[in-house]
Amino acid sequence: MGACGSVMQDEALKEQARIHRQIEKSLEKKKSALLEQSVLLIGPGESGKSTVLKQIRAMCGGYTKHELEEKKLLILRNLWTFSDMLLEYVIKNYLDMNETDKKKYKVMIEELKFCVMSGGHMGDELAETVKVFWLCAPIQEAYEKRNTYHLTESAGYFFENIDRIKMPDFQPTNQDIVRIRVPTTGVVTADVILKNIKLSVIDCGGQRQERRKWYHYFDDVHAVLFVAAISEYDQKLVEDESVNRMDEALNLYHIVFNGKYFTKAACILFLNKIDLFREKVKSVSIKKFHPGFEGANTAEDGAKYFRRKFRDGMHPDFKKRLYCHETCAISDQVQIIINTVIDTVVQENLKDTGMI
Ligand SMILES: Nc1nc2c(ncn2[C@@H]2O[C@H](COP(=O)(O)OP(=O)(O)OP(=O)(O)O)[C@@H](O)[C@H]2O)c(=O)[nH]1
Ligand SMILES: [Mg+2]
Repeated sequence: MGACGSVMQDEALKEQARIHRQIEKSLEKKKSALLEQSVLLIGPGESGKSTVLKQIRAMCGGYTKHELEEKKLLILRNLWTFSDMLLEYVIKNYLDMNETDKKKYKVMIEELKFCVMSGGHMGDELAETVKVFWLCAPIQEAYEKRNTYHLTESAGYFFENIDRIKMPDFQPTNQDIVRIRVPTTGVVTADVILKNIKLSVIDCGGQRQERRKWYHYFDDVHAVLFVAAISEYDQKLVEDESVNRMDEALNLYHIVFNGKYFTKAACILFLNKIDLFREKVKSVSIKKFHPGFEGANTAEDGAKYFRRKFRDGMHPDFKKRLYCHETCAISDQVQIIINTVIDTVVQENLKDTGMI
């Protein structure tokens, strides 16, 4: 080939490279415009939706100083309400506590309330009383029965950490924050940047009176994450004492995934509180509360059974699109699963738009 031919080939190659760069650039542009993803968190009350959101916040750098101060107060508020619930159970059920102690602990609860109201800290004297209260036999007995009157699992964690919480310079850790219990009312939206994605997480209140607000978000989200607490198979709803929490979760799930809504969104199911489930199956029969269960009373057989129950009643279009994970939302390990979920959501949406 002569000099002229080789110059022409160089030019052609340069042009090809330029076009390639242009395509890459426009693809990148399209992709980054796409990488605004929204995830809707739904499921029954107390299943762990807000805890998942807290883990996402932790993955994005955590909290401001002001937010940490707010969390500190929420921890004190939790200690106040948990103490109140425990003492009320003791009194209502005539557990063995003398009148002097009852009076002393009523004063303690008032002092905790005052701490919350005045934004202060506990101090040594109050903290010591709370410790004695927590360790006394009738309160321990009331804690054992916690599932019967909706005392949240996290109560024990905060009482056991009083020595740290009482300090004036106490800084809540991520583990403290994920244990806080505040029922969500309405809808809380958090916009975060995670893995180069603008993620809008919509956290809905899960109790019955909150659910009508969910519907407004059904059309527009890229993914829906349904959180069900697998450990609650023996518990009753806070809103209706005649309904089993697992039955409520299954009903709700099948209403949501009936084929009408979320026709394009990625569908994810978290069978959450797997840590509590593993402990509970050692002493609480699954069959007693779910007569259809025929397996051994183990975490493995139980989880397989409930996983199938969620899948079985689902509209066929959704079955093949469902991603199911067993999770413990209070463990930082869940952040690995959240990462996988986000990758899945992005992949699904890029596939839908023909980008990959
Ligand atoms: N042990 C354990 N506790 C959990 C887990 N996930 C959440 N929790 C605790 O369960 C309680 C309820 O969690 P939330 O995240 O507030 O529940 P929610 O689904 O947002 O509840 P609503 O806002 O009422 O709908 C909190 O005290 C959490 O610390 C888990 O996997 N294991
Ligand atoms: Mg919530």
